[in-house]
Amino acid sequence: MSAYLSIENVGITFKTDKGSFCALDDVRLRIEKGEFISVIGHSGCGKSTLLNIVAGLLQATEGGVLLEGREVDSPGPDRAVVFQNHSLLPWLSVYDNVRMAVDKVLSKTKTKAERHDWTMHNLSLVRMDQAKDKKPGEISGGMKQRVGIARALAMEPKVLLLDEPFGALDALTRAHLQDSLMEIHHRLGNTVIMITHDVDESVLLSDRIVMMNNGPAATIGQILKIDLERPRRRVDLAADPHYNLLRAEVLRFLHGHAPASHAA
Ligand SMILES: Nc1ncnc2c1ncn2[C@@H]1O[C@H](COP(=O)(O)OP(=O)(O)OP(=O)(O)O)[C@@H](O)[C@H]1O
Repeated sequence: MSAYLSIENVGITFKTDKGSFCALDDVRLRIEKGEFISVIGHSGCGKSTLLNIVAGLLQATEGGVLLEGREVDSPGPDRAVVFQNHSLLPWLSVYDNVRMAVDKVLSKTKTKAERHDWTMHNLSLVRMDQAKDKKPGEISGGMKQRVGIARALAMEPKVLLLDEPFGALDALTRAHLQDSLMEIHHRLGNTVIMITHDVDESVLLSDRIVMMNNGPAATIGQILKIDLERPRRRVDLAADPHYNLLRAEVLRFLHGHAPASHAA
């Protein structure tokens, strides 16, 4: 049976000044519609490379990616990406940053008034409707990430690709945004692939955690199913023995795959 999103035997070799470098080898993953997948692994193991292949920003040299049975070979609005360093246009307001994406993707299917309402709806999903007239320079890092997420959601992507979306934020803002993302995922049932370095974040948010071996020729080392009931509340989970068991499993994997310089 074919999966909603299928990463089929993906490998990629980069040409560098020192010769060719195989970053990923034989990565296989089948993702169901509505699944929340986290990808975790040590720095340089190929997480962003994998996400960029799914986004269509990089071309695999082996295998490929299928979304609803169709091969992904270029970027498209069906796969929206949110990067760690919010990529808002500084000269546009919060509203216009989202509206521009809405106009680009939905101008044929929604009227002008509907596109306005849709822009406002997505800004309110991330609680940024009140700040709609501000410029990116006038809002905090966490607020910029919210707008980036609103912009991605507003494109109604089939798959939301998040590359360490909260990596640059302080712990409190990060926790707020994780809660917002969980709530949005619960309400909309998006299919999500999120790269993270944060073990707690991966266990809290995911249906499955994909743990990557170190490169070169990195591949998936282990996949952990997170069978914790939803909705999940971080305060309850902190004392939940099963949560702590899952968390320990991820930590064990990462410790067992620590690069030589990190192994104490
Ligand atoms: N365009 C490129 N040319 C050559 N090598 C590359 C290229 N892009 C990535 N690499 C190499 O591929 C490997 C994987 O890089 P990637 O950025 O995907 O890792 P990552 O797991 O996302 O790292 P981090 O967690 O630090 O962001 C690294 O060794 C990197 O140096």
